[in-house]
Amino acid sequence: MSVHIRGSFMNVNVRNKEHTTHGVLNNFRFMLKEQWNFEKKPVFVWLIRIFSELVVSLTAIYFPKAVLDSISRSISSSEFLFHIVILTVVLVIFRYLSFYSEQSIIIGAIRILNMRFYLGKDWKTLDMDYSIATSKEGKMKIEKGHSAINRNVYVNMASYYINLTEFLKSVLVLISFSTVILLLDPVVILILLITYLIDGVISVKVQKGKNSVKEERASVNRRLGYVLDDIGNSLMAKDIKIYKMMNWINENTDKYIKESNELEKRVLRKDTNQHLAEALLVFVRTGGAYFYLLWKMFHSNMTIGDFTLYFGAITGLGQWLSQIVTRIGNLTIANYLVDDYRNLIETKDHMNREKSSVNPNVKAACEIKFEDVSFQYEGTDRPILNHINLTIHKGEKLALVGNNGAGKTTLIKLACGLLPPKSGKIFFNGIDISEYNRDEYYKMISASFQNVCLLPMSIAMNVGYNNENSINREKLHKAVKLAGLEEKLLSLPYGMDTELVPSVTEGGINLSGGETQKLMLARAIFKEAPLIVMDEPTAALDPIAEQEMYLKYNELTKNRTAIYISHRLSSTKFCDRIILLDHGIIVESGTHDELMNLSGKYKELYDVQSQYYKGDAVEVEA
Ligand SMILES: Nc1ncnc2c1ncn2[C@@H]1O[C@H](COP(=O)(O)OP(=O)(O)OP(=O)(O)O)[C@@H](O)[C@H]1O
Repeated sequence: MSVHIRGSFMNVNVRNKEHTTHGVLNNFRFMLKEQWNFEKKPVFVWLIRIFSELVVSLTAIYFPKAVLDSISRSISSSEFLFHIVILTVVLVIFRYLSFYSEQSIIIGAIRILNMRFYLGKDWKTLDMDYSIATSKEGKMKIEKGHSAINRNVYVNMASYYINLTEFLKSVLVLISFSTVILLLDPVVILILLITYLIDGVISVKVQKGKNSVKEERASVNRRLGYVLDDIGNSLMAKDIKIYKMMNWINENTDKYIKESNELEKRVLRKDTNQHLAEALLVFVRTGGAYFYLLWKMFHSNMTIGDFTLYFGAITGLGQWLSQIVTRIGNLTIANYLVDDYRNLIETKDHMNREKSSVNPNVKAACEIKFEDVSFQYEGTDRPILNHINLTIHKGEKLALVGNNGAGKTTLIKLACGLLPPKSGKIFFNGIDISEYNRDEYYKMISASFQNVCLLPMSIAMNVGYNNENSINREKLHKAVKLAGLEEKLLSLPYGMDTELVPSVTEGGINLSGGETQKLMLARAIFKEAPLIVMDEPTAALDPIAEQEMYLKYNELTKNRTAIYISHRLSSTKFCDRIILLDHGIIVESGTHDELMNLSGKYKELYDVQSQYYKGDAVEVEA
């Protein structure tokens, strides 16, 4: 497996805004539907929470008034005690219900987060078109979608549910407290409402400002994450030690941490200004309301019980309004996170995902035709493939050769339907591949790429990619044997059922580089698809294993069309035709003998390689 240190981070364009807002109501509908489809019970728990908090809050401000009124009316001690007990029981029951429902909502949110949003994000990242997932826009969406769910439950996308319930609860309590105060005087309500409205506007503005920093944050986090997480993995540890890459890592870590700190400081400045404005408003608001209440007590016939009730309502109203302001702020953040998540999971694929009238033929060998195909990677200034015209006939074994970076892997990615051509068309059995349903098209492809993907399951499952019981064992043995892995399996106590990836599986084993490559080959053989594509399948094999593979090549590609990439030109002899790519152009095409007789670039490359085998290698200066 080749792992590259990506040195081009500095060029990341952070101004690339791919953010779509769905609107508050639209997101509300989305989140409600997600919750409802997943589990209905929490929605009723929200209602319990809202109602019980309303009862608790009203009882709490009514309690002192009831006590004071009872004293001033000189009621009997048994009646007094009865009132107190009733109120206390109501308080205890509803406080318990409120606490229970709050915990359920938090746990529910965590479950939703883990089981639905998290998996949804992972699934989408793997399912979306390869060309989108590897594009700049796609990577930005994935990073932001990841951040939306990957943080603490109180500040991630699932916090939407907690904040929504708390917001609705606060609004309801606020309405009842307002009614109490309205009975006293509408002026008090007006003072409180105006100041809190200003507060709310400031809070939303601050959250919007913070959200605008997110694009830059995602970009820095992606780079920082790469340095801190990806490089920290054991696969890279060997290269890092041997090539003294620590300096590069340290320098870049410092740089990204500094960038990250600058962004956090900007966010902090916005927060500080918001808190300052809030403090001033609190002073104006509470001072004004209390002054008015005192004035009223001395100039009207307000009882001490009423005074306590209004006093409690005003204090409570302030708290609930402040709760609403906080929840609006939090909901604004959560709403942006819902947008980020939806922008990811609602990404539309470019390839055909609809049911197609074109049926794949997964049995017979296929013909692939490139008609004037050009391709260029996003962000690069030169075409990687340039007006390719090529027909690979049914059952033909084609070798693709050329220098590093010539465009060989890119060409097979296009043939596999992983990348779309920039211009021109590719036909599979005479049908434009864009007309196939994408996943149906993949059924016709077997591939072994340079980067491998092993899953923590048995060798049989890794080869057969299916439920273990339904894998055809006979077919499996044949594939494993053809790939040259039989001997290794015989040496393992559990043979095919040996688990891989020991870091995750109990008693799992590691395969060597060459064995892993054989496993990938076995997987490609097992699939028996009409087109088999192999990107340097012998690069990690020892000479004997390589020789064996060449001898078996015709058998393992029997009844299929095959494309084979190799730098070892001797290996291309057994192919029907060789294509030599140079800077994205087909410069030579023919059998090994034809190309040797042509005395062109192929012969030049072949001669250079064969010198070492013949023993007349160029002399090396001492
Ligand atoms: N995702 C990408 N974005 C931008 N450029 C890319 C990307 N992938 C590959 N390239 C560039 O495209 C060119 C062709 O790459 P490709 O992998 O097709 O070459 P290759 O012929 O298979 O090379 P090799 O023999 O080294 O495997 C290279 O110059 C490479 O830098």
